[in-house]
Amino acid sequence: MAKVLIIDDNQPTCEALAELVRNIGHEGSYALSLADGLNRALGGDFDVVFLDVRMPDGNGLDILPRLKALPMPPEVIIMTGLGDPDGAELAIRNGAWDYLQKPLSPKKILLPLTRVLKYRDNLRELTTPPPMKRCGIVGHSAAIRATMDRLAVAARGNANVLITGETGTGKELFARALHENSARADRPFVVVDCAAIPANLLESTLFGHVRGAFTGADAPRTGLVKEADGGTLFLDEVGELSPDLQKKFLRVLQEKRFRPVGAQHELTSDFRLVAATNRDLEDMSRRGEFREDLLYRLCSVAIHLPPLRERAEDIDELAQELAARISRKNGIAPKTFAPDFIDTLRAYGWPGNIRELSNTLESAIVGAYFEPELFATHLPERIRISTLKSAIADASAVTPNAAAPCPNETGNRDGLVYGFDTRPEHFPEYKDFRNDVLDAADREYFTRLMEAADWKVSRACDLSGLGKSRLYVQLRKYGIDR
Ligand SMILES: Nc1ncnc2c1ncn2[C@@H]1O[C@H](COP(=O)(O)OP(=O)(O)OP(=O)(O)O)[C@@H](O)[C@H]1O
Repeated sequence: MAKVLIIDDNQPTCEALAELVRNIGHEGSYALSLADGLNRALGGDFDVVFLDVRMPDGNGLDILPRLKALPMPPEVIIMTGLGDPDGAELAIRNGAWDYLQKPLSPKKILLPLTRVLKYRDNLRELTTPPPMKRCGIVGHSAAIRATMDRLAVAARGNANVLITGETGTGKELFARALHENSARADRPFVVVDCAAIPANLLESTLFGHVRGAFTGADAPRTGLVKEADGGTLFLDEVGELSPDLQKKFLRVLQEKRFRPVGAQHELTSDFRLVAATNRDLEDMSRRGEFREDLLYRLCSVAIHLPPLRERAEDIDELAQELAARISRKNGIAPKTFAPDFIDTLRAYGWPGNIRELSNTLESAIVGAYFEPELFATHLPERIRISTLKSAIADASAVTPNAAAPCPNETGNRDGLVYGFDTRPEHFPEYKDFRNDVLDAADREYFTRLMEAADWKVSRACDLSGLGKSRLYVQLRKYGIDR
């Protein structure tokens, strides 16, 4: 019997859903607030959580990462009354199982519920898997843990896998980890970079050729598809395959047979395919640039790697681990990070993801050579400028005059960065944050005004353009006196 929790502020909806769950033989309970729901979920060992987005005490999507970070995370089905494609995307990327739009009917609920329960059953049936070898993958954010879980499940099967993600997110690293954790681990892992091999050589590189098949084919060559026999073929940048090769490759996937260029006979190869791309293959397929039938073959299992900016909580761990690896590789003593160095790493958007982070660390470490500590000044100018610009843009969104130095809430006068506790349980509401920042800015303004006016009220009125009574109100409000 599975345990299902419903978190929704509408009691009749909760009761109807719980009833539905009980009718199909499972245990259904509900919570009418986000806080109560989270408490129950944290202590309740649930298989499935139905989670409403708009709750009186917050947004349901905000607790999704905490649910998915549980040691035995439940599957989460998001429910919402508002059509919000971005919210749906965010939910799925944070590990939600499905996203349902209200109004809900029993049929609309039962379909995903039955599927998710079947999936949980399958998971339970599997004997405890051997611990997943990480193969160098760093990071423990909820997004990475959800990805590792998918990887572990995929590694146990033999289905084709499509790994998507922006450049530098680790597609090849994850593909290797999939292979290393699979039953094919002691057979070859063969990489084909479809973007790096000239189009006219790709066919013979993949399928091989016989001697004399074309000008320059002085000797026969075994193709990479054959080399991957018994192992895994990793087709990187699969979106770059020409229409002709897409057609040929589809046949290979269907029949596991192929003909080397110029050969009379076909060969066979038992390989498992893992493909990767940073392109949107569905969009390419809609535009007629990628065969739909091949796309469906490729993505029996789809694994999406989140960009680094969506899992910034991994940056510290990644930076420490990558820096240690780089120092070892270059024979340089390990270096420590000054606060401004790590703050800049955290604040930057990393469009080139982990590859960019790694390259940046390498140039900082090598550049600092004998210096024991890395400061922001060791980072490239473009990164420092970019983080500074975003800080200024953020500050001007909340202060009337962001160009002027303002105190942060801890009273520093270095301006621009407002220190506050970013842990989810302490994260301030926007209204409170804004009031604090504006109060701090006002206090700073009137203190400096009085200093500049040498504590003469009429001079302060001239400088500020305020009348005496308004000025006195402010001085009293902030307790400013000589
Ligand atoms: N989670 C991670 N932990 C440690 N290193 C990582 C991680 N993700 C990526 N890397 C490192 O970042 C670099 C880029 O990774 P990789 O080549 O796998 O990315 P990719 O997504 O295949 O990039 P591209 O699309 O440009 O081919 C590699 O050096 C890889 O080892």
